[in-house]
Amino acid sequence: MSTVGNSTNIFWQECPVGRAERQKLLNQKGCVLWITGLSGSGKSTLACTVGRELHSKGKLSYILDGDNLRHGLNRDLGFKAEDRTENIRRVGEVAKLFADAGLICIASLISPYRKDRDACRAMLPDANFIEVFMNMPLQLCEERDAKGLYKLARAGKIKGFTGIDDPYEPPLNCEIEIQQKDGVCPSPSDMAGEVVTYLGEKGFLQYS
Ligand SMILES: Nc1ncnc2c1ncn2[C@@H]1O[C@H](COP(=O)(O)OS(=O)(=O)O)[C@@H](OP(=O)(O)O)[C@H]1O
Ligand SMILES: Nc1ncnc2c1ncn2[C@@H]1O[C@H](COP(=O)(O)OP(=O)(O)O)[C@@H](O)[C@H]1O
Repeated sequence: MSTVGNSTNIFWQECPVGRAERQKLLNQKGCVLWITGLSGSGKSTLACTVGRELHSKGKLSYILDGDNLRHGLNRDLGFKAEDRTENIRRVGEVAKLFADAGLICIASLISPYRKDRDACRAMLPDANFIEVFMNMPLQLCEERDAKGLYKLARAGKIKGFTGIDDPYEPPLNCEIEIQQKDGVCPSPSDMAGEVVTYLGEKGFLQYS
């Protein structure tokens, strides 16, 4: 049973070095890039390509990948609705810490429910939460089936698989939408370029 919000007699401890000083040190601004989309839509590919490009520009980022976090922090959670909600809540809280540390935190999770993503957005000052929607057709994701999970889901061997027998709620107001052009998916480098350009234009890649 959840004990979230049950602590009493707790106080906020101020720390001597603040967010602004960390950001100045890093010459960047902390934020959360939240990449959402179906399994196989390219979330991890985009996260890794953006991470590499930022690194080559001397900018510090860190990837929170849903699959990876389920090996540790979220190993007690499955895929029923309340588990997914708790998964997203925890990752939102961790992402907020990374942003406060001054990093560009790249969270890559299916995060299928709009209210859960919006709850993460509400944890951060609005402009510091950048929602990136991998708007790829289910058919493409299923054709890719990099992990063979769609095949298992279609065969009824995985129950509650997003897009097959579990819902995905697309964002209504995301900052960036990646989609096919003339039926062709942009290359990883083009997708990442769009995201990094956005970060640059919004001033996240410098401090002042
Ligand atoms: N039932 C079901 N539905 C969706 N996905 C499933 C499921 N079971 C296992 N997987 C694998 O788990 C990865 C998604 O984990 P997430 O933490 O991103 O999911 S969620 O945000 O809590 O919905 C997802 O990874 P990606 O393919 O990278 O999206 C799958 O590999
Ligand atoms: N822009 C792209 N162009 C071509 N193939 C891609 C692209 N993005 C991802 N892929 C391929 O699609 C598959 C699924 O990508 P992945 O990043 O693992 O998706 P997700 O993290 O959303 O499950 C992988 O085999 C990957 O190489």
